[in-house]
Amino acid sequence: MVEVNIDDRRHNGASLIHFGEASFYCEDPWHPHPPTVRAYGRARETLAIFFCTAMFSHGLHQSAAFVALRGHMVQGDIAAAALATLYLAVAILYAVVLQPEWALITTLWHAAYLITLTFAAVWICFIVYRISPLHPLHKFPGPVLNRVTELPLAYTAARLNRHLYLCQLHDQYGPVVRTGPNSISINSKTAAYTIHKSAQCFNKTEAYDLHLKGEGLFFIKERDRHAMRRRPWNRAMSNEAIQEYTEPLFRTTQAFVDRLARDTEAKGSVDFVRCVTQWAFDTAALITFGGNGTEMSLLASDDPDELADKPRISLASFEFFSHLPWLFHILKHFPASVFRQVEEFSLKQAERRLQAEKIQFKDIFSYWVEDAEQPNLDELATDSLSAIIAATETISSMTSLVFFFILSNPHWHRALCTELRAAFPAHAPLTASPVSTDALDALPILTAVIHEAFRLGAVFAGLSRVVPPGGALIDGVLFPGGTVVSVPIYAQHLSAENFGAEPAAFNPARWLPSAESNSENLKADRGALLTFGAGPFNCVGQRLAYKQTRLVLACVFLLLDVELGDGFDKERWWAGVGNLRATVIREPLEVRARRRVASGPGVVFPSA
Ligand code: HEM
Repeated sequence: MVEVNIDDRRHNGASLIHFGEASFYCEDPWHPHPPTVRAYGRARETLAIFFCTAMFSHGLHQSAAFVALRGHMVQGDIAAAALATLYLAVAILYAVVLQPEWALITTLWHAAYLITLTFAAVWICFIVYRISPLHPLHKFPGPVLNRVTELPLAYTAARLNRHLYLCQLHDQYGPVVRTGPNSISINSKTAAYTIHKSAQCFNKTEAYDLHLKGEGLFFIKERDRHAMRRRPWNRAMSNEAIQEYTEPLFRTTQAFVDRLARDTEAKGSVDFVRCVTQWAFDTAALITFGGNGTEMSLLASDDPDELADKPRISLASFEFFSHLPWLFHILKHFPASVFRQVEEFSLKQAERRLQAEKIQFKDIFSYWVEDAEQPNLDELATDSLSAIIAATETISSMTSLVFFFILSNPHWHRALCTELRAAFPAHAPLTASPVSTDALDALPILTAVIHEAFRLGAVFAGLSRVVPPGGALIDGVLFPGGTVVSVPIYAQHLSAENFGAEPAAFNPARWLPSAESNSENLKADRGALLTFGAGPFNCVGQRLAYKQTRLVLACVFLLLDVELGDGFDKERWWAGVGNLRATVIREPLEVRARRRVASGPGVVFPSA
């Protein structure tokens, strides 16, 4: 073992240090201030040695982390934060507890100086490595800043326009762009197949791992474990299961139609986005927990606690912090964190539902409990959280967008109303029976407007996946293992290759099985539609989402005459639509909804 001695004698502001046989002078960086230096003599040198050793091991750790993770900073950042805290703790302990006579401020100042040096040195290494040809992703084009840091992605995510930023990057750099130190965006339909749908499709990234108490479907990253967990969910979202949800769905939809008409009568117009979010929340809570003592009606109370907006905020913060996951793990524990509030809400509801003796119908929760040998409350709470967030945020934003597109396009508005009113006249109304609701699935214009709005309204950036160890070929190019890859969904939906010469136009005709829709201008490549993701991790609630959207469109247009409010500015509204995984609609969608009196009810709701 090497013996380390510090010679206390001063040599003009420097100290003599013996490392075993070797001796050398340690220059005093604060010279010429010998009085201060003398004030805490040996303490400073000891700290200096501690820091040098720590810096060295920290440097080693960081280098190992970033070589192993190919420049991915997640674990390195956590290690750096932990070490910085440790440095400070030791400095304070030394100065305050062990040697209280030494000046705390000076010691802290020295500590801060050395920490800054450490980080500067480590970061300079990172930056040089990330832009150097040694980096495994060097050959992929992309802005220099993006090669160094995730900040441009985080910044555009915070401004809610990351989907547009990715379109811009692809226009400038081509189909493959390095968007971050370790992330690549690939704008290609065949890449979506390899990454999401093929037999060797990739796992989810670390960003999905929220370290929640219980494991839940959405947060499982590995395909095999995920497949096991998905089974009860698949059963809960089968055709037969959804038929059980039809009656509750009619009930919440009736409350929604009433609310639109009532508010229009009272105030002249109504904010569609606000009401539809409350409807989506009420429906999600009812279908998930069976309505036994757990139901609530935000539509009736107008949601004084703004509960319906919390799933959106949770999802948005989850996404923003996917660029800084370590910070998310700290912030999510704060009581004011919306994520924690939704987590607590789900836990409370899961607990109540588990204790419920009778339920009104076979809800989603029943399938989870059936599947488990011993129900685990934490896992049930996490799946409840996923169900509430997934079925509120997406349905509410997508339904708002469908209505926006229909109401802004008089031709399709008329065509849809005509189709619905012909299919469900007063003498053969829409009812909560399977035959009646299945008839909705067969209406071509209804399906076409939904597909088209889901295409244009899915302003999603991409669903990140990680290349397996050993690397993978995507579109004939080898990507190193550990690289985070994603397909930019909005760019795919606006690609002329997939959707013809006018991909940005709202034209449901492209989805109709008519001769017109076969023209090149009106192309609709179903395989390129990624609104619900794709492959084994795709949206398990897709069937329910279509059912719900068809039903709400049918009920609203059969029972109400709806139009946009006076002075509604379509361009401004559309410009206010942003995305941070959750779709954020910044402007109200003011509509006037009046009850139709002309031809009697085209819908008969179940009696209460
Ligand atoms: C229009 C409405 C909807 C859209 C656009 C949508 C979209 C998506 C997308 C893109 C994913 C994949 C996310 C990822 O890989 O990171 C997903 C997953 C999921 N969605 Fe939906 N969703 C909708 C409605 C619903 C509904 C009604 C439910 C019902 C509970 C639901 C439950 C889920 C769940 C549990 C997952 C995770 C699936 C898994 O990991 O296996 N979604 N959704």
